[in-house]
Amino acid sequence: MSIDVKNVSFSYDPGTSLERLALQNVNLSIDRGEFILIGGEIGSGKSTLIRHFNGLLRPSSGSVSVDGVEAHVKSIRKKVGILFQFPQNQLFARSVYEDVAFGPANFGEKGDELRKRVTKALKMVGVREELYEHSPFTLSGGEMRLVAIAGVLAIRPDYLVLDEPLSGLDPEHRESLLEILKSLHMQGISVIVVSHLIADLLPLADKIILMKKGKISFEGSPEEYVKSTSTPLPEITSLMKELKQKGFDVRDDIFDVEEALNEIIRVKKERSGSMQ
Ligand SMILES: Nc1ncnc2c1ncn2[C@@H]1O[C@H](COP(=O)(O)OP(=O)(O)OP(=O)(O)O)[C@@H](O)[C@H]1O
Repeated sequence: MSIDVKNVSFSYDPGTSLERLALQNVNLSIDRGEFILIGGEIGSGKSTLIRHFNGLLRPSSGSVSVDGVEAHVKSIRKKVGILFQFPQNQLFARSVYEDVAFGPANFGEKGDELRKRVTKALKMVGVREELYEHSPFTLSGGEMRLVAIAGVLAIRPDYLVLDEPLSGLDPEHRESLLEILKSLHMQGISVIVVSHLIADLLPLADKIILMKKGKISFEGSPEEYVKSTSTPLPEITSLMKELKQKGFDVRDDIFDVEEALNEIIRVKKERSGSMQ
């Protein structure tokens, strides 16, 4: 079970003077259950790539399939849920509840099953019950994003794709969204996140993909990412590398703040032990 991107190229406005090649011979396989982080420069093709995962865009050449079925088949929208970059634009209904119900209702759910899906999705993202009947447009930016995520989750996708879900969130909402993504991943859902905030997401990821000018410029595990000399490093990894250069015997392949702290404490203890 996987999303398979084979030799995909894509151009916007083909055959016109505005033609722009946004993806070039991209090959990629995302297994069911993986947490994938997609990074890269502005305009490198990240959003274009993920729009191929549920057939919103069709490749100019090459193919995309989901669990063996071509991605543009309509039923794939149920398997691959996408949260776009400005999720508040995905909200439209009179109430939070109706907004979240729209997707599953559209796929034929009704009655008790529909109610169950909506309340479960809203609970998963931590939206308080008293907000269910509120207009989504009266919510804060962070709450709007959670409602939009609930709307995608209520469809019960096997693959959840989020485009820059952390940007513009305050630290508290950011932290709680990271926890939500972690728990969805633990429940077996594939989580595919496009983000420039690599450092925040690195500890959750199984695989990192970097895009550059419509091509994949790096693909590997978080460990390979921090060891590579061609990738931008999280601040905490840079700090560990600097400590190592200054002669401290610390590991410099760490990207998790807590782990780095434990490593520094370990080295500090060893040093004070050897000085006694
Ligand atoms: N609707 C569109 N029409 C024409 N060109 C587009 C369209 N959307 C994107 N492009 C162009 O395609 C290329 C890839 O854009 P894309 O949005 O996929 O990149 P991105 O890596 O997601 O960028 P960002 O970080 O800004 O979201 C860019 O050159 C962009 O200008």
